[in-house]
Amino acid sequence: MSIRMKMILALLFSSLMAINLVAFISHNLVARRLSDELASELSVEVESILTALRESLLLGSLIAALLSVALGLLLGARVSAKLRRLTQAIQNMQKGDFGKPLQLVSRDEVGALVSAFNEMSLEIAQKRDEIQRSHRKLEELAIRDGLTQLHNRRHFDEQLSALGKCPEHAASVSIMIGDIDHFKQVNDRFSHAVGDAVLREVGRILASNTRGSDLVARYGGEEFVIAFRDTDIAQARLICEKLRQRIAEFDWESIQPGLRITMSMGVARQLDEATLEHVVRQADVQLYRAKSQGRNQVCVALQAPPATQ
Ligand SMILES: Nc1nc2c(ncn2[C@@H]2O[C@H](COP(=O)(O)OP(=O)(O)OP(=O)(O)O)[C@@H](O)[C@H]2O)c(=O)[nH]1
Repeated sequence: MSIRMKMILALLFSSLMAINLVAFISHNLVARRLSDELASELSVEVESILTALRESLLLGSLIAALLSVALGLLLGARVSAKLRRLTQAIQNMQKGDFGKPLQLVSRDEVGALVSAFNEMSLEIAQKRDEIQRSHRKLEELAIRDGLTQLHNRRHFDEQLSALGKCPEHAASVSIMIGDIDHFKQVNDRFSHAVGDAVLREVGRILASNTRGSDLVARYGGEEFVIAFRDTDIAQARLICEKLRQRIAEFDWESIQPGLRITMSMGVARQLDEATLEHVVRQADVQLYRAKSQGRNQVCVALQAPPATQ
């Protein structure tokens, strides 16, 4: 039943009570006047009928009053209980608790309000999920290099500075910077598209031959960088030798007949109180040493045992 119908019902009872009350008062006045003026002529029988009429009107008024109050209280309590639950659900939604339908069956306007609220809450939850998904996607795009899908330099630098804030972790990090040899010639001799395919493949080789805990990133054009966690310089040299070989031995002809790719690498690790940014610069110095010594080789900044091949 709609709230309007319930209100009409309550008003009907109230009017019934009012009519009864008016009838009771009128009857009382008339009866008093009659008994005053015709006291001697009124028979006992008529007087008792008048008294019974007066009592029944009084009783009717009382019953109608009680019913009106009871009905008003009942309807009010039921509607306000439903509205309280709806208000609570709206407050929960304000705190971010979306998408949970309010289980409240009501055939009146409150029911219509609840189903509109449930639809709205579900829609907001879906929109929020969509926004969160695109937000995550944007965050991922912001830290990735579009060509190789490796992390980009900005993300690498941020991660490195975070690592540097924890001295015992920073002390066990080794860093490698690698640069593809004569890459300009690849672009010039074959095409930019072949150059891009080479960059993608080199990125894949580096990522698939390192641990998930290592930070692998494209540092610039044809430059790549890796921060090896929990790795001393000797281990880093061994890993880089393996990476260098994997690149040199890859079947580049499958990309372009006549294509050959090698990479020079410089490796360094933290010494004394040096920052990790300083270690990157040290690795870069070693990279240029590798280039100047003939390319396709790994040079390290510290005395370290030669790689066993
Ligand atoms: N295809 C392609 N080429 C790029 C990209 N970024 C940088 N390059 C090219 O990489 C080349 C780098 O050339 P150089 O810095 O001269 O180095 P190099 O030819 O590799 O010579 P060395 O490092 O001395 O062995 C330039 O020709 C850049 O245009 C890229 O995203 N795609």
